[in-house]
Amino acid sequence: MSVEVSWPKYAWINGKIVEWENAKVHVFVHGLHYGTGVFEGIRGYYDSGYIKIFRLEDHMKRLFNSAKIIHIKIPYTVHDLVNATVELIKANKFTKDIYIRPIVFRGLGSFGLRAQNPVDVAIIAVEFGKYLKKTGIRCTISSWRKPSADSFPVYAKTTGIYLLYHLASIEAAMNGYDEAILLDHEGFVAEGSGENIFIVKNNTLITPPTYDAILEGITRDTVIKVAKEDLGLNVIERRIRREELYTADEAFFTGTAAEITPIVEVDGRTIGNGRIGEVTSKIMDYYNSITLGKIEKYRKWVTEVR
Ligand SMILES: CCC[C@H](NCc1c(COP(=O)(O)O)cnc(C)c1O)C(=O)O
Repeated sequence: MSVEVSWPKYAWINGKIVEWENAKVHVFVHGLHYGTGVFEGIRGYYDSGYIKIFRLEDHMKRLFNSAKIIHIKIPYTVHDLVNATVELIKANKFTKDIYIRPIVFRGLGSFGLRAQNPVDVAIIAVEFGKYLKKTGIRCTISSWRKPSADSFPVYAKTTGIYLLYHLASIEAAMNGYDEAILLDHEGFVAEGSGENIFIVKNNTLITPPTYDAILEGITRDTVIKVAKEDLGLNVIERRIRREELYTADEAFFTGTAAEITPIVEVDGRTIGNGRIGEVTSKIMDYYNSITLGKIEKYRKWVTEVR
């Protein structure tokens, strides 16, 4: 789905907060040509007069892990980037929900494929509402497959792999669907083009395991934890066959942008009764409360920017 954004006043790049229009790099940066970069997607919710960022430190830690996997050493610490994000959000004085995009990529230097050029680091935050319809979406199995974890980095959130998700997402839209679901190289369900996936069967949550070709999602982690500890739900991490999607009682995506998005149809098969299921609805409500810091035990996940 296309996403409308309005640009803010400031961005952060290589250690400085700069005017939005000055947050630029040269067209010859290595990362633009070869996908040699990593990034994160983080949400900030505008509530009670200030922004509440959800699991900021966890996202930044994943950014550093992603960078390490592709030989990039980020010239800052996790806390440098956490603090830079807070300062950037303060400077922009947001009064709506936002989406924060830290990105790290090989910059200007040699254009040789193996060149380990100096690294550029930027943090962008823009106003951002809902990503997918919360009333339930129609999905289709993509003709594109997730690469096996031994043929391409799948744990690292690299810029380069998002060409695959770009193609899968366009293909779904061209065929009249809201989102794509990708299978892995063996035909098991992997994830959406920008989300992890769960099905509900007899009040049990089932989701692909992290040792398979999926991004280890932070929203996925949140849902598994609260489902077990707070909502009294069983959670099984195992492979899901394609047909199980069709016969699931409920299904939903999880992701920073997607949050908890109900899936009501897959390849023309109605999921459950075609409406948001009871378990999905309970998880949506609870997730919303957690992100706003309203559940005491999870307030540690919320960074308030006052
Ligand atoms: C364009 C990328 C958008 C990005 N997608 C996040 C994402 C997820 C969910 O991970 P998390 O719960 O940690 O967000 C799973 N799988 C993929 C391929 C993703 O791109 C997001 O910000 O939601």
